[in-house]
Amino acid sequence: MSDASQPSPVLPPSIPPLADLLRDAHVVALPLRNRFRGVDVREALLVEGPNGWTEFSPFVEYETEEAASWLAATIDFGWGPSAPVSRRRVEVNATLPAVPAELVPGILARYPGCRTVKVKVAEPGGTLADDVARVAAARKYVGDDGRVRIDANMNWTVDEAVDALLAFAPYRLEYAEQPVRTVPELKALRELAAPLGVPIAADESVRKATDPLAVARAGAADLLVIKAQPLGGVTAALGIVAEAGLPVVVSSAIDTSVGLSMGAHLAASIPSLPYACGLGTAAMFTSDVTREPLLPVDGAIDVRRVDVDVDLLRAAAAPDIRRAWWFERVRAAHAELERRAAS
Ligand SMILES: O=C(O)CCC(=O)C1=CC=C[C@@H](O)[C@@H]1C(=O)O
Ligand SMILES: [Mg+2]
Repeated sequence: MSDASQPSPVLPPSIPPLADLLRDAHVVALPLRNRFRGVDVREALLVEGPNGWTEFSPFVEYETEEAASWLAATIDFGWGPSAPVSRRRVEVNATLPAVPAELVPGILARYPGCRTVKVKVAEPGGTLADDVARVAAARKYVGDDGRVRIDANMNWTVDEAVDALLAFAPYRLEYAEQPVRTVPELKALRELAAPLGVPIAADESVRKATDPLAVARAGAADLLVIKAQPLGGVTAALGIVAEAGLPVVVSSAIDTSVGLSMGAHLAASIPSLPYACGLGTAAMFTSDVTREPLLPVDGAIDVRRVDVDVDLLRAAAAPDIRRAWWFERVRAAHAELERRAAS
């Protein structure tokens, strides 16, 4: 962990004119097979830059300051320098929404060859008993040699997290992702839960923080979840990985296959990947924007650019009112990037 100075706000090497970002942009709405993080339909703006297709898809509730970092990623992947890749395939985990245990085998069957399952837990309205049943079903599906991790998306207190990790002990968790909300709580839990031997992963404490390295500097996590769009793109994310000095897992932002290609290129540019990556999420959609979606095959996805299909784009097109909303969102995020560049 190097002594990083205060991070500068995310900014791509250069900002193309707004017209280049909007001229041939498409806004799609892809239905999810199962509700995930309160989302049933995932909207995304797709545009082709000189490097190929790229994606802008901050979650709809995110404000302009946060969305601007996602647009920096869009620009970096579509217009910026390409990082050297050291692998052509990336091992991925299956992603299990907060579903009843009886649905687990059917959902995991959509991730052929995946030996790791990430289980969503601590869903508002759910119970720890529901979570234990879901984790048990995942462990049963992957067998003793498989790996099971959980993601609580900050929804426990430290005491609730200790109780939950004790309840999951029979299922031998690979790690627990963002079990609690703040960096001090992560640090407290990491110390309290050390005897349980469950590594603590930071996700929101990285991607939603002013300083994505603060959690590493605080010694509050054993590993970091790294997401391409939220962290400002492949180039910016590689800088965070280089400074963090911790193991990392590259994960998706529930992107279309275009955004997953960005994540795959990020993962392929990181020398060591000790964990399966959360990039199997094309399997969460009922349709995609390419005839060759980055679906998991033999437990991995390809590291390749994705060409969209005009018929699939047309079939997935969002309503005009949503297209206008996304275009305005690009305008606002583009203005924020230009403000950052001028300051
Ligand atoms: O990591 C994975 O298996 C898939 C990606 C994933 O779980 C998430 C993507 C985007 C937002 C969140 O809902 C969730 C996460 O918190 O990691
Ligand atoms: Mg997470």
